[in-house]
Amino acid sequence: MGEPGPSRIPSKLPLPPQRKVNGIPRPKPGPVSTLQSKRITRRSMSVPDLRQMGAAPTNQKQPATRAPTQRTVQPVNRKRPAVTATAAPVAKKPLVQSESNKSSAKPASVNKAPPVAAGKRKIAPWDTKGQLDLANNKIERLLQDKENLEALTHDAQAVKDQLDACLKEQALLSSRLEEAQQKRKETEMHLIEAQNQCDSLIADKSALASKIELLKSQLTAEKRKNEQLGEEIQKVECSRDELISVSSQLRKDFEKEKSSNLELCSKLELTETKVKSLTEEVLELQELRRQMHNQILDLKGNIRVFCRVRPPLETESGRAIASFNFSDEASLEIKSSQDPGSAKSSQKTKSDSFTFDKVFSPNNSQDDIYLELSQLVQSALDGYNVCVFAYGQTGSGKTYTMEGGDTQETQGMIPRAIQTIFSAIDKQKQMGWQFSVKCSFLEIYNEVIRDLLNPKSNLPYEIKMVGSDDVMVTNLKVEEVQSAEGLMDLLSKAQKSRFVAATVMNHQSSRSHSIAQIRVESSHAGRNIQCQGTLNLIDLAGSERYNSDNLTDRKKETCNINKSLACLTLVIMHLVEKSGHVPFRDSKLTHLLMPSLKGNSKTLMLVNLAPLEDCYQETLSSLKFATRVSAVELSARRQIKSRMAMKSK
Ligand SMILES: Nc1ncnc2c1ncn2[C@@H]1O[C@H](COP(=O)(O)OP(=O)(O)OP(=O)(O)O)[C@@H](O)[C@H]1O
Repeated sequence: MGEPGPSRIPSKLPLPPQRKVNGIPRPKPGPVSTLQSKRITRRSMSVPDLRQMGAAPTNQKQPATRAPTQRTVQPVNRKRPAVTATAAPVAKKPLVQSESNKSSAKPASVNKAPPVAAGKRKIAPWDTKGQLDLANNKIERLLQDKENLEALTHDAQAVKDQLDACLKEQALLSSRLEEAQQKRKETEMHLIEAQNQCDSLIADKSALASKIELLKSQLTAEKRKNEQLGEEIQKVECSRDELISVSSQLRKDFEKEKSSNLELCSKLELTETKVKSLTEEVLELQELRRQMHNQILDLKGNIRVFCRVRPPLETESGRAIASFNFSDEASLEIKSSQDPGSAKSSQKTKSDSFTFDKVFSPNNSQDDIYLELSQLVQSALDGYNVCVFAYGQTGSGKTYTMEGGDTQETQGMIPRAIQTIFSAIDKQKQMGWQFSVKCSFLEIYNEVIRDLLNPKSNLPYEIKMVGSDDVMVTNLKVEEVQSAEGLMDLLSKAQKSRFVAATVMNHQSSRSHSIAQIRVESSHAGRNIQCQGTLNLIDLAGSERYNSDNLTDRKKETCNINKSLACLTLVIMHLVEKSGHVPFRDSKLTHLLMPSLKGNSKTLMLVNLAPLEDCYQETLSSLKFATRVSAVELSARRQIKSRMAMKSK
C-alpha cells in the first residue's frame, strides 16, 4: 500500500483547517507535526522556554558548547524534511522576549550598562552618558526585536511554505485516496471475481476429483489388462521364437525346394507341351471316334429296332403267361395256345419267330437297355438328331422303360441320358468345348399339343417351319439348363403334368404321346467346330387295337393314337426307302419330329411287350409293326453294305 517518495504520510491523516496568524494562513497545531506546534507556541514563549526546547539564545550566558546551529529542531516525522529545512534558520535568531523576561534575556554587553530593569533608576538629565546608555539599550532592544520580528517573518514564511507543501500534499493525498478507493473498489471487484473463480475452481476441483477417481479405476483396470497383455506378450514372444526357428528351418527347406522347383519347372514346361500335343491328339481321336461311332451306327442302321418283354407283375399273378423263347440276343419266338381264328384254339399251339437288332427278355435290366441306347445319346452329343420311340400296347412297359422307377437300378432311359449328357459335357469342357443344353417337354393328346412345363396354359401350340429343315412349336417353353439336376427337375415337373387316364389294361395309363426334347449345342473355338444335335425321347401312347367295348371317349383316343402310329410307321418306311415324298405332316407327331427323322438322323424303335397270354394278339401286332420297320431297314442296310463293298473294290 505504501508509495515511494519523500512524504510518506498515512492517507488517513486529517488535514488541519487553515487559519491565519498575523494575516498568514498557517496550519492548525496538532498531530500533523510536532515542530509546527512548537514553532507556533514559541511566540508566547520566553527565551528560557526556547532554551528548554533546544533553541539557541542570543544571550552570551548560554553554554558555549551549544552553538546556535546545534539548536536544530528535530522533526518528529523524519519523512518531512521540508520542515526541518525551514526550522534551521529560525533557530539562529533569538525569539521575541516577553517584557517580563527582557532583563534576563539581555545580552552581556547590555548587562555591562547599569541595569535598567532593576528598579528603573532615574537618570538624571545631565547624565548624558546614562541616557546615552539607556538609548543604546533601547536601540539594542529594538534591534533585537527587529531581529526577532524578522525571524518570525521568516518563520511565518517557512510555515507558509510548509502550509503550501501541506496543501499540495493534501491534494496529492486526496487524489491518492481516490485512487486508493478506486483501487479498493477494483480490488473488491477482483475479490468477487476471485471468489467466483474460486467457487468454480472448487466445483472444477470436485469434478476433477471424481474424474481422478474414475481415471484411477480405469488405470487399475488398464494395469490389469497391461499385466495380462504382458503375459500374452511373453507367450507370443515364446511362440515367435519358435516360429523364428521354424522359419529358418523352412527357409533352408525353401532353398532346397527352390532348386528342385527349377528342375520341376523345366519338367513342367516339357509336360505342358506334351499335354498340348496330347490334347490335340485326343481331339483328333475324338473326331475320329465320332466318325467311326457314327459309321458303326450307320452300319447298324439309322433305324434300329429293339424288342423288350417285361416281366409279369405281382398284380398279374394267376393270369396265363405267354411262352417266349429267346434263342439269342436278337431273336424271339412266341408261342400261344390260343388261336382266335379257331373254335378249338385251346387245343392248338401257335408259334411265331422274330428277329430284331436287339431283343431283351424279362430278365434284362434297365442297365442292359441303356448300354445299347447310350450310343445314340453319344451321337446326339456328336451333333446328330436322334429319336428313341417306346412303342407297345398299354401296360407293356413303355413309360417304365423311358422314365423308370425311383431307384438307381430302375431309373429309365431319360434320366440316364441326362446323366450321360452332362458327364460327357463336363469331360469335354476340359478339352476346350463349350456347351448349351436346352429342353422342352410336351405331349400330343388327340392331336392337340400340351406344354408339360406349362400345363395350365390355354395358349395355342402350333407347329411351324423354321427355314427349310427345322420346326418349332409356338408358345412352347424351352428351358436352358446348366446341370443334370436342373434337367431332372424339369423332367419330374413334366411327368406330373402328363395326362393320365384310366384304361382297361392300366389304371395309370398315359393316353398321349409324350416327347422330351433335349437340344445340345457344342462348339470348339480352337478347332472352329460347331455341332448341334437333338435327342428326342418319345413315350408313345398305347397301341392297342380298336375294341368295340371301348367307351366313346376311348374310341376317339384309340383312333387318334392308331392314326398317328400308322403315320409314324409310314414315315419311317418312306425314310428308309428314301421315297421322294415323306408324309410328315399327316400327324402332329411326325410333323414335330420331322427334323429329327429325316436326313442323317438316327432312330430307335423300342417295342415293348406284355408277357400275358391274353395280350397275345396285341403282342403279335406290335411284333409285326416292329418287323415291318426292321425289315425295311435291313434291306436298306444291305444296300448300304453292298455299296460300301463296291467302293472298297
Ligand atoms: N421291365 C419291367 N420290370 C418291372 N416292371 C415293369 C417293367 N415294365 C413295366 N413294368 C410295370 O408294368 C406296369 C405298366 O408299365 P407302364 O406303365 O410302363 O406301361 P405303358 O406301356 O407305359 O402303359 P400305357 O401305354 O398305358 O402308359 C407298371 O406298373 C410298370 O411298373
